Amino acid sequence: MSSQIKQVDIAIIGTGTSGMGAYREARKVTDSIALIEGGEYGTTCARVGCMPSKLLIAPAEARHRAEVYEQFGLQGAIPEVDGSKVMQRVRDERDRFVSFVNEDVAEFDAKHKIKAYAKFVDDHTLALSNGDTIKADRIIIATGSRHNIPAFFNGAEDRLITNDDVFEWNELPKAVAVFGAGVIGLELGQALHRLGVNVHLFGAGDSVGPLSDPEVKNYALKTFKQEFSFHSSGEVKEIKRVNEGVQITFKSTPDADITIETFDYLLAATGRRANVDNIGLENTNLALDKRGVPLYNPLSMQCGDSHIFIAGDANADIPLLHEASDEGRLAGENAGRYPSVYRRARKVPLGVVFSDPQIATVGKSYRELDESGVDFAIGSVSFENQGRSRVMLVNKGLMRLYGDKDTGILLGGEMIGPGQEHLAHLLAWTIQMRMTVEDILQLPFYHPVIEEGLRTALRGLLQAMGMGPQPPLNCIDCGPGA
Ligand SMILES: Cc1cc2nc3c(=O)[nH]c(=O)nc-3n(C[C@H](O)[C@H](O)[C@H](O)COP(=O)(O)OP(=O)(O)OC[C@H]3O[C@@H](n4cnc5c(N)ncnc54)[C@H](O)[C@@H]3O)c2cc1C
Ligand SMILES: NC(=O)c1ccc[n+]([C@@H]2O[C@H](COP(=O)([O-])OP(=O)(O)OC[C@H]3O[C@@H](n4cnc5c(N)ncnc54)[C@H](O)[C@@H]3O)[C@@H](O)[C@H]2O)c1
Repeated sequence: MSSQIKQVDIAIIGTGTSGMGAYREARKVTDSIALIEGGEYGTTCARVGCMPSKLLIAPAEARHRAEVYEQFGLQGAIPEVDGSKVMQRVRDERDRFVSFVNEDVAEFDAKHKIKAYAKFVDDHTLALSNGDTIKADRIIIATGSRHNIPAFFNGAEDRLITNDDVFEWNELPKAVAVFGAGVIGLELGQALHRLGVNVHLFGAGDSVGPLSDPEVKNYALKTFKQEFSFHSSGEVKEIKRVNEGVQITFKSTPDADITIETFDYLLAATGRRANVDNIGLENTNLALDKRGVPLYNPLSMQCGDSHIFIAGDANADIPLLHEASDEGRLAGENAGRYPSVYRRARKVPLGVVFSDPQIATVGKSYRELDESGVDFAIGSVSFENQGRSRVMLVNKGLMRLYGDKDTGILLGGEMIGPGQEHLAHLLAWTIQMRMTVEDILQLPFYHPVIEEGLRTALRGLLQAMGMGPQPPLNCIDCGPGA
């Protein structure tokens, strides 16, 4: 068949979370849409991201939990890990989640959907990998991101893998070297370790997840190092494919002796890069930043004052699912109303790492505040003696909250500890409502709950801002171990 040229009001490049959100909004104002997908439908989140990673973490946590039962006085064997069944469930449930996304895509109008990779030829024209051409009044870039793998890892040859490969395993391997102590490395590395895989986690510069608060970061480093081999500031000398797998020659710390270990795989979790380097942006008039990402307004998703919008991981700013979804809808809404574009306030930053203990960041980070010159105070709580946490034997963690000394408003926090996915939401909601620490302390706190630890940090913060008394040492009136 000869190649075709199609004219549409709105073209959306990418049918992941942000592209689908954009489509739903665009669909409200026009029936002239090209929704383009080069890879598989199903979204990164459901296929190889949020969902399969949490499916792997769940059995790992269940097994690990059994190890503390003895401390409760409960005797009995710790369950054996059946790697094949664990991975079967990961894949089955993953497929179920993907099927829900695919059902949604199937509902989209067939005449809008195009299976091909798109590339800009000029500001209004896209060349498709199937030979066709799309001419569009407005265009949304929603192309997501991909793994960023240092060339140094190529020594692992066919044993170099990413998270995409992990979720296809039929069995658990014996040993894996995980590179990158960011979000993916921590989540997958710890889960594999807890499922009986010999894991070594190789970090860089003592960084751990998204943490910037030195005290919380040090607590996290100490905690994870107590559990598994974590070389947070190691030096890797050589990565070599050998008969048995991948041989890694490294120093665990700059002063340590050389160690040589062999692993089945090298799992690269060293960050992701936006899919904007391969879509012909050089053929457009868009101004790019030094990473090659178009300059855009994060309140409208508009690139400059052009008819092009960018959403989700593609803009490399906040590569998280809920942000991709919000950004996609905003880009779709504004592409629909262009040239009259609206700005929308963004939600308070919120990030959760599903490690154990969980790590969370909310609002302004320690680094941002430190560099901004804002006069801020810090309140903290250790979860080691927190009542409910001790009862449940989950008493590990440290939370640090930041407040504005002039206004008493809660600004943000960084934390590691039990149930932080929930505490972080409470904090994000109160920050978004611009509540003062004093007002938050008027809200109800039950007893005995982990939220009482949050209250201790808030009380300390109120005092540190010079706006409240020294919190009582053991606060017996508010419940023992609060
Ligand atoms: C292992 C892992 C775990 C994660 N866990 C979490 C989590 O727990 N919580 C959380 O909030 N976030 C998590 N994330 C991040 C989250 O998955 C992403 O932020 C989100 O999926 C991004 O959505 P998106 O729409 O920008 O991109 P995607 O869903 O990747 O969609 C982009 C689409 O564009 C297509 N495409 C690319 N280039 C072209 C082209 N030229 N032409 C046509 N189509 C193209 C791609 O094939 C893809 O389908 C995780 C990510 C990973 C990798
Ligand atoms: N729970 C969640 O919300 C969740 C889970 C997984 C992924 N994600 C998203 O996916 C994105 C990508 O995750 P990621 O973990 O790949 O990236 P990341 O940016 O979180 O971490 C990458 C880490 O790799 C380290 N690194 C880089 N080069 C290295 C090298 N040569 N050797 C050792 N370490 C090296 C960096 O210092 C950094 O700590 C995250 O930013 C996050 O937005 C979110």
